[in-house]
Amino acid sequence: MTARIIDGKVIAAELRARVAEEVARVKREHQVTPGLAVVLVGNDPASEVYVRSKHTQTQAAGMASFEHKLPADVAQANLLALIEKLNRDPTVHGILVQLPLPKSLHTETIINAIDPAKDVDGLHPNNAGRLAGGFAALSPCTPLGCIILTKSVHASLEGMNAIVIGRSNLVGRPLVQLLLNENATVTIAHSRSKDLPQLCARADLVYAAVGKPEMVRAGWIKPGATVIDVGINRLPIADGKTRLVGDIAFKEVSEVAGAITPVPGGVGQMTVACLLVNTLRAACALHGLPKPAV
Ligand SMILES: Nc1nc(=O)c2c([nH]1)NC[C@@H]1CN(c3ccc(C(=O)N[C@@H](CCC(=O)O)C(=O)O)cc3)C=[N+]21
Repeated sequence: MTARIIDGKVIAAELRARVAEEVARVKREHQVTPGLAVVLVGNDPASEVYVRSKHTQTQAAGMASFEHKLPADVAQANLLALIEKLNRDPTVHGILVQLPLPKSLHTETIINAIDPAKDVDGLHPNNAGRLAGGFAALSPCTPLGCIILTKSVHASLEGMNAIVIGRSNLVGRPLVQLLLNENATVTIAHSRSKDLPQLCARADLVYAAVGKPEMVRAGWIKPGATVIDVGINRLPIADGKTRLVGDIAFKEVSEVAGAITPVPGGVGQMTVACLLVNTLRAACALHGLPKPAV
């Protein structure tokens, strides 16, 4: 069998187009322009690429984009002061602080300072707790993207066996909660799990979010399963260049799986599109408008 390729580029473009329509409507009917502020500390080249693409796509959707670049040695008090300013700024509806932060900064303190109503990353404990409790919340973008990609294959996830490999705050844990909300049966696996290949073999839905290049092998996968690759690993190739690979051994797994996401062109594309969705939702909520259609 050869797996169907789940095209994140196409699905993300469709989602962005729907966001752009809703942004145009909210501007026209309510004179509100959703605005996203992205804070980048330091100059990690990979982070700069993501921030650039967030900026371009935010503007393309008709939203306001505010970029704040701070030096790697910024004092924590200054970063907190910027977040306070963005919390109070009525033109800003979403705040994203690009992670990871330099070691000199205390990530938890920084995230906790973001107004939960503007926390479009869904990382504030208020949102994480609401999601875990099954209440309405701003949810992290990458997990939201994973669910949308899965639903492009399966209309309903009810009763399906899902395995999430990885338990990070940014991806694994919130993805588990979203899958539970879809009535899937969820196994949470991680670096200390025993018999990972056997755990995977039962799964109809496999999510790999560990950051280990091509860790998940063909022999682990139930024939016909849907496989979603959240990994973004840069492997060095010739003359200082790098190649992007996921956490799934794509070539061999695509011969067993029913459907699979590529890297690049899969989950990464959805992450930025879902950030736009969250910014639109936050803007509507902050202005007391009805929930948008996306
Ligand atoms: N507070 C915070 N929130 C995040 O959501 C967040 C973050 N920090 N730090 C870094 C990670 C990573 N991330 C990606 C976004 C887009 C692509 C993406 O568009 N990837 C393209 C390819 C990009 C390339 O070629 O490098 C693709 O997969 O097709 C990937 C990864 C968001 N993250």
